[in-house]
Amino acid sequence: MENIQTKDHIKPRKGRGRLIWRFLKGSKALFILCMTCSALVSLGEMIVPQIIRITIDNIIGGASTENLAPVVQNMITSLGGAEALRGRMWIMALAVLVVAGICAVARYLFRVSDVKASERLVKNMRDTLFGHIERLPFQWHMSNHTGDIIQRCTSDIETTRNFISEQMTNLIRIGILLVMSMSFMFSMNSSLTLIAMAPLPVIIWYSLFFHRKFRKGFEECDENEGKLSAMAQENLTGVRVVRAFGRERYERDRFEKHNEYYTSLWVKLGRLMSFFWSSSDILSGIQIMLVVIFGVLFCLRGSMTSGEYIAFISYNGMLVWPVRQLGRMLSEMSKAGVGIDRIGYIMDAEEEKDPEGALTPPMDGDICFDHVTFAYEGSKEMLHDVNFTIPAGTTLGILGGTGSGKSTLMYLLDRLYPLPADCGKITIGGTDISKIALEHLRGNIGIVLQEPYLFSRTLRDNLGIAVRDLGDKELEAAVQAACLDETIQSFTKGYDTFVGERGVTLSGGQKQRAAIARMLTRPTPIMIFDDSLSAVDTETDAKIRTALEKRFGSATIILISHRITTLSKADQVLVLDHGKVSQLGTPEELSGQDGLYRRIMEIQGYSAEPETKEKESAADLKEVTAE
Ligand SMILES: Nc1ncnc2c1ncn2[C@@H]1O[C@H](COP(=O)(O)OP(=O)(O)OP(=O)(O)O)[C@@H](O)[C@H]1O
Repeated sequence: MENIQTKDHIKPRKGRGRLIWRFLKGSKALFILCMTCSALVSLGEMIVPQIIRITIDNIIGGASTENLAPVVQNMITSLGGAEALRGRMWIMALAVLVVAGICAVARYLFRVSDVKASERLVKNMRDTLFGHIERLPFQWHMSNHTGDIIQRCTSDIETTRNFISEQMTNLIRIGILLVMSMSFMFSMNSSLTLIAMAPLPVIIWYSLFFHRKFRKGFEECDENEGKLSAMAQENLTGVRVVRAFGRERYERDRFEKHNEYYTSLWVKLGRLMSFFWSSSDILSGIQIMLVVIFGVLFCLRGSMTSGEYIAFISYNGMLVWPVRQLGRMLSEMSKAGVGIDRIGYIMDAEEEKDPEGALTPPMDGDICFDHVTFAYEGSKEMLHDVNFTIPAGTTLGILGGTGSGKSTLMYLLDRLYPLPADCGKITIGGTDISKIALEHLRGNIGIVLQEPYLFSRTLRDNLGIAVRDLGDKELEAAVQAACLDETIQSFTKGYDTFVGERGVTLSGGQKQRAAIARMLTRPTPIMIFDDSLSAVDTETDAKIRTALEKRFGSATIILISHRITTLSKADQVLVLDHGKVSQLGTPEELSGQDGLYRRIMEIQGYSAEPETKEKESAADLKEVTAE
């Protein structure tokens, strides 16, 4: 399996905004309310220093109110003038309280709408991503690590949520604080404002410089977190193999090594961030020191009042805070950017689509592989000019060594892998399968894969997965045909037996028969059994085949098997050798020809005589094909 975590995949991508906009569906109004409330809080915070300044300069100090904004002058006049207010100082205290009250309500609404909006956002992200992943081609799933995809669907979504719900609203807040505090500062003392602003470009440049480093660090951390998740997931899935080969220590060491490296990446990033924070503390400390010193000088020279000085210091704090936050915001932005890109990698993958004017023809016609040539992506040619026809309603057996391309043929028939345009064609009833609607195609091809997969649910749930509201009669008929009835009866909980993750509580043969029964609950005109009788004994194998013949006689059946007994009842047998058709004919014809089929017959102690047919030995075909 190829790992998706290459640098190319996490290159900053275009259209991040569009992706976020798409995820914001259903929560935009709430986010707007949230940002409005956040803006209100910032405005309230701006007003308080002005009330204090007016109280000190104009009410207590008796300075003229002429230089105040007309709206403020009118308010003071309507309250009886500055003189009268001096005797009723509680009014100024009440003004501060009212503003604080408005801020409190706005802050409450902000928090509530933020939580609602971000929860909706995350739900939407999860739903969209899961729906999209469900529609991605099989090929995509085969080339990406499950653990890593899960990580993208969990922690990357969380990072994106944090950014949108916290940093985006912060961005609005910071914008308002910056613009308003600078305007108030300019209105009070333009020279001191210029002094206060002088170090800001340095602080901003410094933040941007570190932002790039943080981005790289987060990329590396996320990349390695994905690898670690994939490793853990693979180990949990393959726990039986790990135990069987006594590889626990090796796997633990391998995990610890990776984990240590991953931890060291975070420590390195943490060190870099700590350096950035402490050094930017010094820079902002210098800025504050300049404002304090020059502010005092301006006050002593009489070009600034005490009230203005106090308000100025408050606004300067509001100015420095966002600039200092810039670093944090940028680092969060970097992190979110990486997360969004990693989610974008999934969202960019093209979903399986039907061709324009997709057809839904009858699927009970002849199946024809017409000069099919195929190579997996990045691999050498696997199938070479494969040519054969399966007449409708007949059974084709396929025999071939390991890796000769038997399953690949079936994947192509089910369009799990698309056949490129110039690589021949596969037709069903004369219709090219690339023109058939996918749902129609797959709905009419029942396939039991080589490695049966059962979900960690009850047997009943597993067997009924293909058909909604499956009736008991149909279920039992399928179970009987798959020779699973006795097994189910032997379970104390019968159909309600829980099969554990991937069906671990069942034996290999039981799992195979459960997978066959699951397929038979929805009889289809084409049925494929990809080596799916390998784990059942020859007697059960024969019983299942007889049941298939009886119940589904009109279906076209493809049986991939290494067993001559299984293949001997087929109408024709195709022998595949290193991706090429080496023999094709009835079992009788092939038994009379020199070739792989006869050699396997001999190895398995199988003679053409009916009475000796069941003398099959357990010899493996692999021995022959290894020759
Ligand atoms: N997704 C894939 N990407 C690249 N190569 C693949 C992929 N799947 C299978 N192959 C390769 O294609 C070849 C044919 O595989 P296939 O599964 O069709 O063989 P098979 O005849 O069914 O073998 P077996 O009897 O062991 O199941 C093998 O060499 C295999 O390594």
